[in-house]
Amino acid sequence: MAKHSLDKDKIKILLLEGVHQSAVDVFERAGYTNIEYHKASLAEDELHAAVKDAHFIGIRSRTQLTEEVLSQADKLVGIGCFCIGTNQVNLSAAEKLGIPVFNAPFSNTRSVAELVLGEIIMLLRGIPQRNALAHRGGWLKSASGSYEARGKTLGVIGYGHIGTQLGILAETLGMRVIFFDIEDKLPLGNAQQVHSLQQVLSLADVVSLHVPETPQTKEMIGFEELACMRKGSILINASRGTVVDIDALAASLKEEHLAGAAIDVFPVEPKSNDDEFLSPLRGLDNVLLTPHVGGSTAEAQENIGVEVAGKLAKYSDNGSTMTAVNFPEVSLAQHSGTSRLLHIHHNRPGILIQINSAFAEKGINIAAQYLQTTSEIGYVVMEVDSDQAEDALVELQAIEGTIRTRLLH
Ligand SMILES: NC(=O)C1=CN([C@@H]2O[C@H](COP(=O)(O)OP(=O)(O)OC[C@H]3O[C@@H](n4cnc5c(N)ncnc54)[C@H](O)[C@@H]3O)[C@@H](O)[C@H]2O)C=CC1
Ligand SMILES: O=C(O)C(=O)COP(=O)(O)O
Repeated sequence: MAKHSLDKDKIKILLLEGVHQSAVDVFERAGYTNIEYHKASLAEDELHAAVKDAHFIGIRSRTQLTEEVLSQADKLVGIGCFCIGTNQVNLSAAEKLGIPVFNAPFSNTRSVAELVLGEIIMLLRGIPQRNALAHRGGWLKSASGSYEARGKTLGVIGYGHIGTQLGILAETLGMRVIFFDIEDKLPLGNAQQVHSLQQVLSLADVVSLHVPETPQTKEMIGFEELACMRKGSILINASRGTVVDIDALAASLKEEHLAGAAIDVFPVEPKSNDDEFLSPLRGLDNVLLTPHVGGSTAEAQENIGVEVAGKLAKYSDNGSTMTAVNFPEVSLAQHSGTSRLLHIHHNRPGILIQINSAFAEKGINIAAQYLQTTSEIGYVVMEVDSDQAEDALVELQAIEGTIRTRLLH
């Protein structure tokens, strides 16, 4: 009978955007050697071609895995976002295709918090404009517009993994921390939750954004919100470029309502380091412009590589989907002495009964069975005797509502 489970060297892993070597090491240690590695993102047509025969794909924030791209990836089994944000992937399209998406929710958070802390100090001192002027031969030795961070108010919008760490670091400088979040959050240190965005904006000397990209956060800082901010205050955005109306920000800076800004993420970012960066903020000396490097440190990238590659290898070896962002989560130990079957199906009543009756009719003994569902899909993992595994797979493939099946020996 045909063997349905793929040998590891046939499993193609496509890694884009220069994910850290640590990811390659993890895959190789787990026995996966068919790795296609790209230092940068791929152009759209190259991406379409490369995903066609990939079983796993690893990306960072730049590569857009749209429904169209995913629909061409016939063999795709799992996606790894080697970063925090997963907004670049059409998560529900991936879910409906039975493809779990994994990310690294913590590994680069400290790096972002540290960068923002440095920017707060630089901007409060008016350093960006003094630095720019000095490069042009100017000399702006003056205390005017220069402040200590001590005693100033930091307003954090989005008090999650990054926002909380930033709050703690800022308190060590003597800043007062207030935050706005749609959820009730445990305030760390002496931070205080404020239940209105406008109130945070009107109270803070520095506002820093740490929300994910969602329909609700799209341009959550526009003309009106900027007008609410205190004259002479500072805006920092290292979250997503869609969160700030960039033209409104440019206007507010030019009118000298805001004293400065630090922006790491943009509504449109260059596709590669060779493309020109276009922005209405270019040329404004009091704005720190960084090329989406909030999480780009050696430490963060190495840890992310280990974390996400580990999750993908575990899913490939064991079927474990713990911490997947779009998929039923099943935690599974390594199996031995049996074969494991994975069955992903549309979440309809009666699928498990159909599977169990089909197996009973064929005399296939189920040694273990796990089921988890989301509103869209169900994920069943079964263990059967290895000599019955191929027959069991054929039975599973015939179940109505099946999205995909896999057999792990
Ligand atoms: N610049 C860079 O290189 C990096 C950027 N990021 C971005 O930072 C974002 C935040 O990261 P984490 O803190 O780890 O995420 P997180 O998920 O731990 O925290 C996000 C917080 O925002 C809150 N939130 C969601 N919608 C909101 C809304 N409409 N208004 C107010 N609060 C809202 C959530 O309740 C949560 O507390 C990521 O989603 C990612 O887009 C993350 C890492 C690196
Ligand atoms: O972790 C995130 O969400 C980031 O924005 C970092 O993205 P990057 O991996 O640097 O392209």
